[in-house]
Amino acid sequence: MTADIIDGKAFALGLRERVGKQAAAFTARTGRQPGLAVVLVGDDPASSVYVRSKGKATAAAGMQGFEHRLPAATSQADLIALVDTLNADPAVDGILVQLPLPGHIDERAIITRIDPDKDVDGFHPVNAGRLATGLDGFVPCTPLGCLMLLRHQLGDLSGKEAVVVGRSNIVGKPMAALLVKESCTVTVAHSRTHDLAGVIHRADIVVAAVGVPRLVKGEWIKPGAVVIDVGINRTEDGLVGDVDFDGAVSHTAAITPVPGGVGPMTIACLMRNTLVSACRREGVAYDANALG
Ligand SMILES: NC(=O)C1=CN([C@@H]2O[C@H](COP(=O)(O)OP(=O)(O)OC[C@H]3O[C@@H](n4cnc5c(N)ncnc54)[C@H](OP(=O)(O)O)[C@@H]3O)[C@@H](O)[C@H]2O)C=CC1
Ligand SMILES: Nc1nc(=O)c2c([nH]1)NC[C@@H]1CN(c3ccc(C(=O)N[C@@H](CCC(=O)O)C(=O)O)cc3)C=[N+]21
Repeated sequence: MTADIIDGKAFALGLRERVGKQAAAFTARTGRQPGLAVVLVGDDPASSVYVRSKGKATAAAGMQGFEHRLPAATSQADLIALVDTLNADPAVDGILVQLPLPGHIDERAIITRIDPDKDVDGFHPVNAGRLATGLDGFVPCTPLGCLMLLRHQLGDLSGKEAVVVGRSNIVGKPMAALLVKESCTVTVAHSRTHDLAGVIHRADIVVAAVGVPRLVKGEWIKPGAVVIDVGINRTEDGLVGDVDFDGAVSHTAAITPVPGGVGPMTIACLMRNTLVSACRREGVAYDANALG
């Protein structure tokens, strides 16, 4: 079997272009650009790289970026004060506080402080609740990007057996919620799962979001399955995913590479959510079909 290598980078570029067109229309209509504030506390090098690529994508899409880099020793009270300022700033449509935060800051206290209607990461419990109950809100960018790639590859997902490995609030759980919404039969596996190989072998769709390099082996995968690898692991042999790509590729119908798969989709979906936020806040219509 020769697998399709799903080109997330190309798909993401296309999405960013469509977002850019609608951002230009928004600017013509309202006299201001959609605005995204990104907050980085500390100087973790990986986080710095992401923040820089978010800044570039924001400018390229014709949106205004507000970057706030704070020292690692910033107090929780000061970070909350910044979030309050951004919540109140009419030029800011989206707020992203880069995670992880330094250990002395309670992430939940920060995430819950962000105005849910500016929470373009979709991490606020109000948005998690909206997703779980079928209301409009913001869907976390990484699972949203994974869903777009799956629909592009497979079309209708209804009735498919999907296994999500990982149950974090930012990837695994919202991914499972989205797949339930698509009428998949969904299993969520995690570190306490017995017989992960057996569980994965049932799946038509595997989404791996674990953070363990090459955990998912090729022979665990049902021939013809579609595999989405969310993992970003820095190892001695460079950036690798949570799936053993070389072992898996001959078992799958299609698979995302790392890098060049899900990562670029995360950034494109952040641009998408920021545009949608700006349109909702200004009561401007947008073409949702062009943003999926
Ligand atoms: N491409 C992108 O844009 C993004 C990539 N990532 C990457 O995705 C990966 C996951 O991220 P995130 O969800 O934040 O990670 P977390 O560490 O928050 O969650 C990892 C999940 O994997 C489970 N897990 C850990 N070890 C095993 C194991 N041996 N077998 C089965 N399940 C296991 C954990 O189980 P338990 O709950 O029991 O502890 C947990 O639910 C990371 O590599 C991260 O870098 C993350 C965000 C965006
Ligand atoms: N509030 C918040 N929101 C996030 O969305 C968020 C976060 N915090 N913290 C960290 C994770 C991780 N994340 C990635 C984004 C892009 C790539 C990406 O573009 N990756 C490239 C490779 C980049 C590289 O070489 O490192 C690729 O996979 O091709 C990866 C990972 C967003 N996250």
